[in-house]
Amino acid sequence: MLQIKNLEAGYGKVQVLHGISMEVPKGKVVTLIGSNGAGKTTTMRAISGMIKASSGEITLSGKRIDGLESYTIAKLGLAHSPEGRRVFATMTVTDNLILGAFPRLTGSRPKGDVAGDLDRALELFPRLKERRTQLAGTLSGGEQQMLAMARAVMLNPDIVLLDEPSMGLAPILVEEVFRIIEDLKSRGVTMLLVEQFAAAALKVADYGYVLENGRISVHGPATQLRDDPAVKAAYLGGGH
Ligand SMILES: Nc1ncnc2c1ncn2[C@@H]1O[C@H](COP(=O)(O)OP(=O)(O)OP(=O)(O)O)[C@@H](O)[C@H]1O
Repeated sequence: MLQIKNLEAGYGKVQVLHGISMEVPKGKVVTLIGSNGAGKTTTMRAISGMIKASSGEITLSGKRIDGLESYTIAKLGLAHSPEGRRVFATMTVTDNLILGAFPRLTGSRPKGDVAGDLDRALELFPRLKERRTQLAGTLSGGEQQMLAMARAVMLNPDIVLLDEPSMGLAPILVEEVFRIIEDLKSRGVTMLLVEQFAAAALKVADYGYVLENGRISVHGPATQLRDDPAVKAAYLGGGH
């Protein structure tokens, strides 16, 4: 579904990604593992068009998307849930979710059924359903993050990029986020997941890629990476 070939990208003169290649097959969950600054977020940004690749090729369902605007890439069915909590504090949970369906109202996605999208999102995120009339700014930090994730999946995207959905969450919410990822997976949503909890990510994922200093050092089926001594030592130790 998503294919990346020899991707190079960075910021100004600083090159962060030095020719990475990876694949996210339809209906599968792929996780990208790496230490701080390895280039995981940069990879997500390049895929979603937030930054331009300086070289290489990215294709989504056979169509080349590198060089396209984020807006056009989103129209092609790719949703990006970036790092951090991006919610509208003075709007309710429901209204924040409806904003996720905005492309239907502007015509950049097929019209569809916004009420249906909302119901589905609330079913998927029971914690948000209970708080649907609450102002987003009054949610806990973790709940706000969940709301940002829920908004990203509002329009039933073909593929979702999830960048550290559990960042800064209390353990109970981390578990909830992973349950939601499992749930999305069982509904056939293709996902590329970046997570600090590499062991948990490798449990939900089908495949994994390890990124070191902007290069893929190891990749393979998630079960294989979980047993890889080097991966274990570097990323799966110490209570993760
Ligand atoms: N907007 C930016 N301008 C300049 N340099 C940046 C920018 N964003 C990130 N970088 C640099 O690019 C490198 C890779 O950053 P990136 O955020 O992709 O890493 P990461 O693997 O996601 O790390 P983390 O796990 O800490 O989030 C880092 O050295 C970072 O300082």
